[in-house]
Amino acid sequence: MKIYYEDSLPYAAEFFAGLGDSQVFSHKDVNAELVADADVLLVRSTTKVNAALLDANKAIKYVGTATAGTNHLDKAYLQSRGLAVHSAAGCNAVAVAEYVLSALFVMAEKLDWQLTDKTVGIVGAGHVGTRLSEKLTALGIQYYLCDPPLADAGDSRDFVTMDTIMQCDIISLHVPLIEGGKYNTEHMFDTSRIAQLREDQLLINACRGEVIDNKALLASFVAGRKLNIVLDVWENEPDIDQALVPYIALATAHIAGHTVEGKARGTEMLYQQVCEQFGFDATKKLSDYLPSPQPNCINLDETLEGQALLSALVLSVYDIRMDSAQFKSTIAQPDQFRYIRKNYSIRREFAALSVNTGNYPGSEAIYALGFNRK
Ligand SMILES: NC(=O)c1ccc[n+]([C@@H]2O[C@H](COP(=O)([O-])OP(=O)(O)OC[C@H]3O[C@@H](n4cnc5c(N)ncnc54)[C@H](O)[C@@H]3O)[C@@H](O)[C@H]2O)c1
Ligand SMILES: O=C(O)[C@H](O)[C@H](O)COP(=O)(O)O
Repeated sequence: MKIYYEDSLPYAAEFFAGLGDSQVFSHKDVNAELVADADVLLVRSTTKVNAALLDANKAIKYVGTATAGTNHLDKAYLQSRGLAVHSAAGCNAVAVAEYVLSALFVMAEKLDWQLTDKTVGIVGAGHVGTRLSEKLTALGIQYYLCDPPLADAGDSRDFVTMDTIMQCDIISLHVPLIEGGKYNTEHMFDTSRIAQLREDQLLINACRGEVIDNKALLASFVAGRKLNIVLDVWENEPDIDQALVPYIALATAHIAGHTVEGKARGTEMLYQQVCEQFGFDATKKLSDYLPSPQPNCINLDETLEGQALLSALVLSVYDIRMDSAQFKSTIAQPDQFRYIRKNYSIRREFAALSVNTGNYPGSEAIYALGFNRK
């Protein structure tokens, strides 16, 4: 069996060794000829899988993406070839939720906000939206969920409409890119919705760039509006509209899901799927490969309290300002968007770390955020 995998899948060599002949490729070089004899094709979001890539391949039996989003896979084409859409649903949900927390604490400092007085509107209550809601509960921050597909499917949680979401102080987007139809998300934030945003609100997009009309957003800034926007994802990546970047409060290069665990979990999920499809025992586990974080224990800064203490803790693990500063200072250089993503010094998730809470009375909130007890 020939297994071809993109070089951005961590631990793919280790997981797939012994299942067949493995060959690694870069998304820059991949073409129909290169993967013409692949039985198994494993990608991340930078490789488009469609007729142009696979028409010449008569052997293909499994295509999988080690990501949550699947909009780079031509689903109708895969179906026409009798292939299922395999993804790593939920692999990086915790990573994105922790990215959003970092953004919330940084923006709260900038805007002088007490987060427990604010409301968060979560659009898309799937893997990411749910993980985020759990972390907000741990912090005592009120949130609302909007997810019409889940509401229609009978999910028992309480859901609100987009009109209610638009009244929240903070709006965080966690929907897939859906182009058209009843649940369309493309340009969900179009000119009209962007016009409804108030300057005392915060909008975060860490799902797909096309969910916000970037041209309309830029026009709104150019017209003088002072909106608070955090963007991890952009229309037309990697060739994004650079004119928009200076207006964005925190700007990053589609790295919200790039924790060590989030990326590696994606590879592990595809390994499990391939083993199941081809009748192998899935004996390998992510824990066999993950390095121990250094240091792996954090001492709380007990000179602080309340939001300041939690903010210092979260930012000590991941401070989005560092990524934003690097992005803003280098994005004008050619190929920089790709470069940042490829060379990202990926971070750890809270669950990889222990916290010594000492005599801090709010220790349960810290463990509920995902940290381990010391
Ligand atoms: N920036 C990153 O690094 C990163 C990482 C992970 C995921 N993502 C993106 O975020 C998206 C969400 O990730 P996930 O793992 O939570 O996916 P998911 O499929 O678990 O959840 C998406 C949710 O959005 C809901 N939804 C669909 N259309 C909607 C609409 N019109 N209005 C409101 N809700 C709607 C779905 O019903 C679903 O519950 C992914 O599809 C991916 O594109 C980005
Ligand atoms: O959909 C996802 O899972 C994320 O957007 C993911 O982080 C994309 O990462 P990439 O494959 O581009 O490294």
